[in-house]
Amino acid sequence: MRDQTQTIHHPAQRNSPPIIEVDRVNLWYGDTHALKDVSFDLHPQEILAFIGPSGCGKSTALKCLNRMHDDTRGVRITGTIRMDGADIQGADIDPPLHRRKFGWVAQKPNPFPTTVFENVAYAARLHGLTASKADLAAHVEDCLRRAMLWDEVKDDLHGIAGTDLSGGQQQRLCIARALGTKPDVLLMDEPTGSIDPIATARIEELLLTLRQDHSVVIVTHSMMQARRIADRVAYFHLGALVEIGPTELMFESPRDRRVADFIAGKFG
Ligand SMILES: Nc1ncnc2c1ncn2[C@@H]1O[C@H](COP(=O)(O)OP(=O)(O)OP(=O)(O)O)[C@@H](O)[C@H]1O
Repeated sequence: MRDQTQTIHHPAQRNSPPIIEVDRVNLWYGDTHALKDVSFDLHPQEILAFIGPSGCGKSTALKCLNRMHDDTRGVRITGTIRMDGADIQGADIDPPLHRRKFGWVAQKPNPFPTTVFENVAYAARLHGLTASKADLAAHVEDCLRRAMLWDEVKDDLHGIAGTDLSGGQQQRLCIARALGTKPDVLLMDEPTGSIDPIATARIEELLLTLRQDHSVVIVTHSMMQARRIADRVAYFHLGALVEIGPTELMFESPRDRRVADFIAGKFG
């Protein structure tokens, strides 16, 4: 259970301007109306959790933020998403540059079949984010430290393959890799959905630390997880964002009956 101090000092309650504003977004996959008039904002240094029954649009909403739907055939989107005040669909936005502001972490750890060092160095090298070999090494170390993996891999960075690590370590490696582009926002689609409880606890601890420098949007099926780590929770139902609010409020006194029933485990 989070302490009072954390709740009181939550940044979204301090009127910090949002980094992302989503305004009446609708999305169709062909004839499937997957998002219906979805609006929410995301603040710096907050963890926002998306919860709701299967197929209600959580992953779809997550992918809108970094324009991951750009290459999916048959997708149509209306509404506006602004990041730092600029329309992310605007003519002046370079999609690859926009995407680089986000780190993506999937449910199943998916390290590259190469060394731990190369997994993390890849993006920085690709985008020329570091000036020298020493810079790159320092950047890789920083990402691995921030992903709480450094101590476990530092002795064999160039030997051990990412795919040889344990499941929990692989997921922390994927988080380190996601930090590689120096993103503002981390998007996580059930990041602990396929790892054990101890590894999950480490990742939750890690997310609470990363929140100091990043906004995090996490899709989770675990109500306990949302309660433990999220500053705010958004509840989706059949493509609509039904209710969003501070975590304690959402769990203790939701306004919408569907949220109360879902949290109580009556469906889902
Ligand atoms: N690429 C796609 N093409 C067609 N329909 C899709 C596609 N991706 C998702 N959908 C449909 O859009 C709706 C929302 O799916 P989405 O994956 O966003 O839900 P979700 O809440 O994340 O579900 P889950 O909790 O099961 O992961 C569902 O009806 C799904 O079948």
